[in-house]
Amino acid sequence: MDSRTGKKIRLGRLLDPRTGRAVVVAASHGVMSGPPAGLRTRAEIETAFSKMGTADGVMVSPGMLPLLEDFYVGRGRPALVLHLDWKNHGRKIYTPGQDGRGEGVLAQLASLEDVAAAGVDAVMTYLYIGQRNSELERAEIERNARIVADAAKVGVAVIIEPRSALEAEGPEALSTEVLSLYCRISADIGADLVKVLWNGSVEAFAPVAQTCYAPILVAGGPGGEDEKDTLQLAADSIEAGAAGVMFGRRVFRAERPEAVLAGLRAVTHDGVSVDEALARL
Ligand SMILES: O=C(CO)COP(=O)(O)O
Repeated sequence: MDSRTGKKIRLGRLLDPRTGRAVVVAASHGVMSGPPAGLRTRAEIETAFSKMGTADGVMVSPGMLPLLEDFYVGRGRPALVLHLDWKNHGRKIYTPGQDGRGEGVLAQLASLEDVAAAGVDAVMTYLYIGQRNSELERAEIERNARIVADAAKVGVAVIIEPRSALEAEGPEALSTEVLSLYCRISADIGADLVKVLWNGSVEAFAPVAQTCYAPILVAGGPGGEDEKDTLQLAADSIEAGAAGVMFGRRVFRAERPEAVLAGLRAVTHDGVSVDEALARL
């Protein structure tokens, strides 16, 4: 027996084997930013999750898992994705001589052995790079490489989300060149999937997807009010070569989360146009 079998089975629960694509919902925002609108209370969490059953995967924090075990149980239920790390939430920009808050100081919240025992299919970890403090950058590369190695031993898939520590300094943090570099580093460290921010257009994103041999999931960002906008982002992501989306606020803050998920599935898995998907809703 081999842990590669475990990883293959778990990845197959996340990326639909028919299409190689996935619609994943992220619902773990609280661990970094406090109670998020739409998931503030236990009741809100339960209501939100009652509408997410058609996602290919749903991401939670370790503490949410005991509340939501039953959500993941049963045939055809969403894959269990665990947000593996906490990140400090402070100043966005490192100031030389200060402590680098906001620049990528992260803590791993669980061992991979415990993660596997809890039934997790994939973990998501951030990879903060681009720091002026190269020791922080080295720590992040080593941390992610260790997570990849630990996850391989227990057959759990790894999603790495590379983030620029210098995001707050300007738009170049999302340039095609920077995102291509970061996504490729993530794949080369050994990510099974790479999750990344959208950089604005199919033209700007396509080279990122082309040069990252690990499948890419595009993150959503703020939003949720405009269903068409959410479906268009998914359609553009697929057109640019992504393997799917990992949207949070755009789903759990939507007025009709189930309809939005149905639309995302149609666009992502079935290649349906945005207008057609909207008409079907
Ligand atoms: O995965 C995510 C956060 O970890 C994506 O969430 P948003 O779509 O709300 O940005």
